[in-house]
Amino acid sequence: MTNNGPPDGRRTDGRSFEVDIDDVLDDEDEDDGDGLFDDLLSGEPIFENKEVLRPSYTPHELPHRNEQINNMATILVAALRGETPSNILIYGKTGTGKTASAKFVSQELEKTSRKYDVPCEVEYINCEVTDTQYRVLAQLANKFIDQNRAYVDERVDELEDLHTAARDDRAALDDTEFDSPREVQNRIDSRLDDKEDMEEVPMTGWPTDRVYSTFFDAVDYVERVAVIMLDEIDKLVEKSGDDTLYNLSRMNSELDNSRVSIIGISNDLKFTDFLDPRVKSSLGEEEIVFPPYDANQLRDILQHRSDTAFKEGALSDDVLPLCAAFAAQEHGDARRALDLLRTAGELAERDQADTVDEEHVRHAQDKIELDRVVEVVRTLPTQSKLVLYAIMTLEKHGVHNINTGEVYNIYKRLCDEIDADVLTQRRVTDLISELDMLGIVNAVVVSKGRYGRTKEINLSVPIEETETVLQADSRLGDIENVTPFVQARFDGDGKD
Ligand SMILES: Nc1ncnc2c1ncn2[C@@H]1O[C@H](COP(=O)(O)OP(=O)(O)OP(=O)(O)O)[C@@H](O)[C@H]1O
Repeated sequence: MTNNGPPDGRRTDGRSFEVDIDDVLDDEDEDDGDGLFDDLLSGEPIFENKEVLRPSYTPHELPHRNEQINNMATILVAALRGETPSNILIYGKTGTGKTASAKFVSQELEKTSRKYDVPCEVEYINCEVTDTQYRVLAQLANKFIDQNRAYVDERVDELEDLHTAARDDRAALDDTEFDSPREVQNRIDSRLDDKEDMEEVPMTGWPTDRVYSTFFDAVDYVERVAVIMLDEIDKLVEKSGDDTLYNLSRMNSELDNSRVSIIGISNDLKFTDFLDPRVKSSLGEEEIVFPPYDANQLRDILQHRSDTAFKEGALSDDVLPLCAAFAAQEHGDARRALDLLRTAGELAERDQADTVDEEHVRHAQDKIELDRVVEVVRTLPTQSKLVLYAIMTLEKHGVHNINTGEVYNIYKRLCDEIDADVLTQRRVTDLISELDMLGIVNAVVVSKGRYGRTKEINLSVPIEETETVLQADSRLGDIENVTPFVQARFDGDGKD
């Protein structure tokens, strides 16, 4: 249709993209094909539409989640009948499709509510980002205030039409609640006054009571069922207790026009142990569990997505089964499986290969694992970083099967170097166990016969990357050369 139009930049059609760029280069009289990007553009593209593999993409189909989706729909259909749906708690490990399924059901719910003109809205909040009572209530209040303003505008438009019609002919008011154009005008004025009073909640500064009452009034301004979806609800409880949930769950007894129902999503099965029993029973009226996917299910999910994500014939036969098998080994995480497939495709593209094959998947698995480690190490607290620095330094000097005393000695020297507090050896032992749990070191207890038992510690991640990440920390970057004191302890043992 738009042959002459500018390239839209989307990679849904690699060919037309390529042609457009060539045109541009020709126009500018460039050399034939040895610019920086020419090589990269010349290969057959692997991807048809890579966006489909990104976490932000919402799939239209969610294989192997029919049961959970139907359960949710059966509970939420009450909203379309004008009743209050039960609150729902959704549990399951990360990447099991909880958010994707809940969002899919909400979209369908809103779509149907528009079709039958039943007022029902779903508000989504990610509690990892919005993690205090103030922020949750403020965000909700402002969303409802926006909707109320739009509602007032629509009503005022309708009333103004009626007002004009009634001034020409009184009969226009026959089937309405108004007896005169004056009454219509009064109603218009009162709606506009309401709109004037709808003050948005600032992101800080108000007393919580005021935020709550503003939210309450905003929800109750029109008749509707409001479904509030709190994703990562455990983070909210962890950070700021259960007050928000307590307030939300008892609202219905006080609301006049509207009804509120809550969907909580969590990957921590135990978080309800910390809730007030009243909140716990109200929130958990219905519980839906999302089990991990097995390798076959992951393969189906990948198959669905890869059909639109990749060019035909770009995947060799063993790619999908291998991605599925790797992700199933983790804990049946679809996000991990999709990441793996996307990264494998990107690596193939970088190699300018015609197809993605097994080797790219294995490479991608290593790369993702390394990225994870780098991220975990980067976000460790300083004391853990110092302990890890000590272990890494010893390994770097050829010391393996390190014991806690050795780590502690180097750790103390490092603390001196950067003026950090020195923790007790017992605390350092705990930090080593935490590093072990994170998979960064491997610490095994070995028996030394009559000398008792000791821990043997080894680094389980590559030294070079670990060192780079640790040194990128501004405090640890100050550590000068630690070789002399390592060598003093292990004389002759640790020459590089
Ligand atoms: N059955 C499925 N079919 C297609 N894609 C899926 C399916 N299940 C999960 N996904 C995809 O996997 C990724 C992770 O899913 P989602 O965010 O829903 O997981 P989650 O259970 O909410 O995880 P978390 O607890 O970490 O938030 C998303 O990109 C989602 O689209």
